[in-house]
Amino acid sequence: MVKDIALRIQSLDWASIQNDLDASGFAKLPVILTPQECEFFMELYSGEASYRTTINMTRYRFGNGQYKYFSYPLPELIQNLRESFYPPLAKTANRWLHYLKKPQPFPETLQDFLKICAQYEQLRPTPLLLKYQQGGYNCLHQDLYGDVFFPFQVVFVLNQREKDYTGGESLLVEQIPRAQSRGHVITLEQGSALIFPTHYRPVLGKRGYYKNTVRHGVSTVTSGERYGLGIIFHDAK
Ligand SMILES: O=C(O)CCC(=O)C(=O)O
Ligand SMILES: [Fe+2]
Repeated sequence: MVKDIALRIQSLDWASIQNDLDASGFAKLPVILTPQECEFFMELYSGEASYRTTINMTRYRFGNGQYKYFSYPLPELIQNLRESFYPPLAKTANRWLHYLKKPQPFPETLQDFLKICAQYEQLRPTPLLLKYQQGGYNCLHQDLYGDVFFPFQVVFVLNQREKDYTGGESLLVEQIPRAQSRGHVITLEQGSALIFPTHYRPVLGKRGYYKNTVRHGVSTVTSGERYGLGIIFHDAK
């Protein structure tokens, strides 16, 4: 069952995803995880999986909610998701570097990328589970944990909007240089995911590409509880 995750990721319409990423910086994906797999993760949240840190978001003024970073070894399903999403996104990442005339392409595999993270003392795993209750929200932010970062991350929503919770939309705000900021509101069904930029996205202007800084967050959960699974590719210092 877990093994076919690689196949599920490979069989996504990557041509269209690559287009979306270039055109908008983000891509909304169809349902990838089954309701059973989503249940499994939600049970893992309060169960005895091994976490390295639990963050109370209010305490750090990150918002209102809680999240937990897994320890290594990651649950097999998450390890598989992280390994399977990395190669097609490394292609996008390298294309973006090319647009911005930057050297040092990302390696083809997650394993090799994590070796680079390790050289920069970024060794702590970053995949996480998030839980927001009624009134919960996640302030606009970026997840950069050291000098090395992968330019994309993936977030799954694990339960069903309008049934299990209301509100709690995914938010992206891009800061356009010397102009006003633009917001995107994205709703995700149970088991579906969003690919979005960790730091910035390249945009083609009159004199070549420039960068829009992108921050992400979650709007207020107006009722119920919302669970998410975040796949971040770089490890943390
Ligand atoms: O709960 C969410 O959808 C936001 C998750 C998030 O901030 C992340 O995965 O980095
Ligand atoms: Fe985040």
